[in-house]
Amino acid sequence: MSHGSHRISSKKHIAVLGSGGWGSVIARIIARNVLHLKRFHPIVKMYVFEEFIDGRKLTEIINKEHENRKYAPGYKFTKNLVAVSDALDAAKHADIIVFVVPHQFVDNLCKSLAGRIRPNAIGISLIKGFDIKTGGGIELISHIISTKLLIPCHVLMGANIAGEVAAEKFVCTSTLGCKYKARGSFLKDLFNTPHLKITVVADEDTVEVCGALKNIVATGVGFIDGLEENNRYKEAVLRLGFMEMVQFVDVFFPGGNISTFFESCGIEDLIVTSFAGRNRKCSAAFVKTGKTFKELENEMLNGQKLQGPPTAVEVAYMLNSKDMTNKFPLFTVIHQICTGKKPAKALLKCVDDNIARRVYLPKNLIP
Ligand SMILES: NC(=O)C1=CN([C@@H]2O[C@H](COP(=O)(O)OP(=O)(O)OC[C@H]3O[C@@H](n4cnc5c(N)ncnc54)[C@H](O)[C@@H]3O)[C@@H](O)[C@H]2O)C=CC1
Ligand SMILES: O=C(CO)COP(=O)(O)O
Repeated sequence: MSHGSHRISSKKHIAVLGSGGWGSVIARIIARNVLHLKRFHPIVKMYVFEEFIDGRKLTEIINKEHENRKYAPGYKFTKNLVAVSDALDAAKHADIIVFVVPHQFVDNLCKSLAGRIRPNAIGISLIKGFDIKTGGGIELISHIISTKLLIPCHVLMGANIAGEVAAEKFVCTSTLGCKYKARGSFLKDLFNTPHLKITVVADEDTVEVCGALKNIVATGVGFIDGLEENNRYKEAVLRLGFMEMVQFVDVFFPGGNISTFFESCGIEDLIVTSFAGRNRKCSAAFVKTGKTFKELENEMLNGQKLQGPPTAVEVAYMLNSKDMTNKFPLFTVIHQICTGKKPAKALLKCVDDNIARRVYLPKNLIP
């Protein structure tokens, strides 16, 4: 099998940009799938942010031992997965580019690719978070990718904890947001396995916004855990948080479907992240130890990155600039706690003040 850049007929070349916990697990799935899907090229290139592990390059370890010993230990890749330390090397000949770096690195990644990838490539983003726009707004990561690289970019978000998906002890689902039906079912095959069932919806923006916002709510659930408070508070944070997610999409990303919130990317991802995610774990420790999120990320996550606290900053930036913080009290107080402006107990008061809030009825979402 050649690892070179020459093309085999019209088989689609795949690149996965990112090799953290989720990046490695999803690249492993794709590399396995393309071996039996004839329309895809059998070599999958994965961009690895280069690091040294015991004096050896991570790319070298992955290519020799077929395992990402740092971010997905114990899970072997098939030999058709090739790790490269240069994102452009991975992406320049790709027809389908899977973006799966932590959202804080998207801008730099796009800079390294702009104008140098195939003009008819298709992107698919698994990245949860937003980008801050000058002038008070926020932008979806898939839109940033689309705008900077001049390619369409669809999304895949769902209730997927990387280690659980890799272990294949039970069946998980994930939601592919793709507004083109035929393309959606084409892309679905890359990710679908007997243990990861992909459903496709056309409502791309709602899928992506759900994926980003649930990390803020999960951060709030972690604060309740850290405070060792009654489960009643946790349930209320989940309910109020879910309502703010619906309201946020209704106000800022109108035109989506209310049903999308009941897909894997919505309520299910919110629940799984709030129970089993890194955001929850680190925000509980934030309350218990008094350390900063940066310190906790370094101490607890072995190179993995938190998405909830920076997403809270991005959302607060927009709510502040639009003078709408009072309409999103939960997102607002979680941001204030993350940034040290308020103590964690302020979340309890926020819940008490809003517990009787009536159901938010969307005005701009359709069934
Ligand atoms: N881990 C999970 O269970 C899931 C994660 N996601 C999302 O996937 C995206 C990627 O997350 P993970 O794969 O979990 O990553 P991760 O948080 O496990 O790992 C961090 C990654 O960032 C890389 N990195 C560090 N500094 C960098 C830099 N300056 N430039 C580029 N890369 C750098 C590290 O080498 C590593 O590959 C995130 O948006 C996350 O929310 C989505 C679903 C599940
Ligand atoms: O996005 C995730 C689950 O779908 C992962 O959540 P954490 O980043 O909190 O681990």
